[in-house]
Amino acid sequence: MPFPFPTAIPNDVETMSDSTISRSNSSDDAAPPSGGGGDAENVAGDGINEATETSMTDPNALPGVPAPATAPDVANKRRSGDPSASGNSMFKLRNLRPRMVRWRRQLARVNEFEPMLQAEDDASIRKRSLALRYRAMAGEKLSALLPEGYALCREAGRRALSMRHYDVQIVGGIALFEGHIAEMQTGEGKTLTATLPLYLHSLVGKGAHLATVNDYLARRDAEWMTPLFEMLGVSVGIIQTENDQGARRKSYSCAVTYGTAKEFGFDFLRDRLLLRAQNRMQTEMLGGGDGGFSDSGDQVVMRGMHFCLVDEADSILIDEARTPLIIGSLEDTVRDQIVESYRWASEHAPSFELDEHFEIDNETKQYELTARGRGRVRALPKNDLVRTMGLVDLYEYIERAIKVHREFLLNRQYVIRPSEKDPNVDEIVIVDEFTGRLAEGRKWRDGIHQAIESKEGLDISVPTGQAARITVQDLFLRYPHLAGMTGTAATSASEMRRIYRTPVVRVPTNRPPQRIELPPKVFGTLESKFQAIAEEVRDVHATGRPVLIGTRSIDKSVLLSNLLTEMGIAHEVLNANNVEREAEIVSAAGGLGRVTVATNMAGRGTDIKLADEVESIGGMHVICTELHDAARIDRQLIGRCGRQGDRGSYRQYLSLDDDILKGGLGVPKSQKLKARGAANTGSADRMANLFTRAQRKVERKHFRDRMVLMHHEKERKKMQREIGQDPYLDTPD
Ligand SMILES: Nc1ncnc2c1ncn2[C@@H]1O[C@H](COP(=O)(O)OP(=O)(O)OP(=O)(O)O)[C@@H](O)[C@H]1O
Repeated sequence: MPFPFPTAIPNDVETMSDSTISRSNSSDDAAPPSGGGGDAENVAGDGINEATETSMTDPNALPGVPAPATAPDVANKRRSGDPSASGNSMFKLRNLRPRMVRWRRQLARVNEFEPMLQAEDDASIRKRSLALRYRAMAGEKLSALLPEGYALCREAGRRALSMRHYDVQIVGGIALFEGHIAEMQTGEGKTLTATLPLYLHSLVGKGAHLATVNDYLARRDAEWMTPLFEMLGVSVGIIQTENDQGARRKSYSCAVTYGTAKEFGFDFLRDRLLLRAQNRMQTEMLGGGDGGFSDSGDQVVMRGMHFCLVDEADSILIDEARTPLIIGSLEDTVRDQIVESYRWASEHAPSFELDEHFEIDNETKQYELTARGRGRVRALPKNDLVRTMGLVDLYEYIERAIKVHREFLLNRQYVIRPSEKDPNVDEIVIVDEFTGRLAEGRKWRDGIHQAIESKEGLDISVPTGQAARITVQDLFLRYPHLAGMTGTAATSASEMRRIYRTPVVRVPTNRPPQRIELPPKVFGTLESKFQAIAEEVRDVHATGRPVLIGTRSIDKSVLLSNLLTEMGIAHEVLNANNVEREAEIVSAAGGLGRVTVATNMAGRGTDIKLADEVESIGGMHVICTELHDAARIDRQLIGRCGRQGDRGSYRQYLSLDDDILKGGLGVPKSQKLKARGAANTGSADRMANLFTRAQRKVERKHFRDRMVLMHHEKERKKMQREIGQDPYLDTPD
């Protein structure tokens, strides 16, 4: 079994077989498929499409000189569920899905429009688009308008951007229109595909939103696609964090609006707070004057939530869904007392000893003071402000401070950066451990964030109470039409379906991928692993092929960078500390002889274009230095090579002291393995499966945590509705 992916993907993922849809870019040979679906191939519940990755089994294969990519053998195909390998037409018929047949027919109809549209001038394309809008506004069903709408969008793309939607992109667009999460390999053109459902849904005049992960991507994608929309007479708005209410309102009034999930959430909450305030005012002023608002600033910015297409759906709908979006209320009067208590606790926490003063519950990870520990708290010197705090509270302050000192590390879970609001003030920014990105504007809950600020000697942002809050799940479930795109949804397919009622469908690549998987290597210790990685970088670098190395944390990216410097290998480091240059570094990473060390953030967003001469020498080589808590993050990194049918290779490196073993197998077992690793300097490659098992366990645990959070939120909302409260505004602290 090729490492590190499981051969089985959840039944929830549907795979469109590659041969179903024409892969050609040229309109001439993009012949409409012969309707009817007699040879439609659509396999549900099959293995991961291994045909997309060629696995090399020779462990000594030279990374610098990959074997030429060969067509996958029949056994491989059969294992991957590719029915073309079976040669049995009954097999094909049994697995035929009506949905796929329908999509093929719709694609054929889209294709039928093409010659006609190509012969028309720009003005008639726009006129057709306006006519479609009238029909949609008059109540005609969007599904009936889809063939012409998508054909218009494709034609606009061809004229305005010199990019004609591939057939696979049209089918992806149909899946999105029908509320699916479309899994498209990285580099397959999600940005262009998104224009299809955005355009169609915008026709009804209620707005179509595209939610992405950061301001940069929202702006980049919107600006990139604007010429296409303009050609169709569709306005495009962009929401950026720094926008004031007026600018936001204007952007939301556009037919299509690009922004981040975070801003959509905050705007929803701010609008709701405003509406409530206005309601109150009106009630108070009943019978006394006009009872309304005259200040132009006091208007909601959104005009409802109709359709949202979520880009990088796995990241937004799953990873970010762990922390709710919160707007704070008024300043607390006991602020000084709280600030002092945080400072006092972080000053004294390091003097508390494990087992003697506190214990850690292995199951719940809770820190609890022992009787001696509590005695110590009582005996510690306290100033007047701290003394007025209740003793039970002080125990909690100390427990929290100890936890933070032991578990939260600078440049790992968080970084310190000048605040966006006031560059003279430093602030803590969480590094999302899943994505490696900075989770701007997010805060840890339960005082953890403040305890970290205190530990680092920063200003303490005392929790101000919650004025409004919404979970990511609730936010997106408010849209009557929801769809998503991602490079890696297969592993979270059942979760997506269960929470968001969005089935996942895998869209085939436009050109067959030629990515080579090199066998994984396992080492005893981090040091020996990093040494071997540096040597592999040196060997591949010598061939001129670009190398991208993904690390799990900032400190490890620095460690590796130091090693490479010692070896005299010029390289770039990309981590949350130099996010401003992210796009620049990533886009240059495909150049001849380039070496780039990156935390997993490099797995998304920016296109790595291979220099022309690189393709002929084997494409880019990706080195994964550790398994992440979620397999899809590993896949994202791997997806940086072999894009759009380019050549490329990757290898996974592991060591017996990797964090994934601790998380997946528990502390005692992982410590045993660590000790074994330290004693053994040779290869431990045969233990590779252990790591995949550990990763699956960690994934299951995270899944359970999210389900528990959702359950509690649901219960809370139900209860609040019963007593007439607003679950988004009447939030408990
Ligand atoms: N139909 C098309 N015709 C020509 N070029 C295309 C087409 N579709 C996509 N591309 C090109 O493919 C590249 C990748 O596109 P895009 O950045 O949207 O991919 P992606 O799927 O979002 O990748 P990632 O997951 O890495 O963000 C771009 O350079 C784009 O110009």
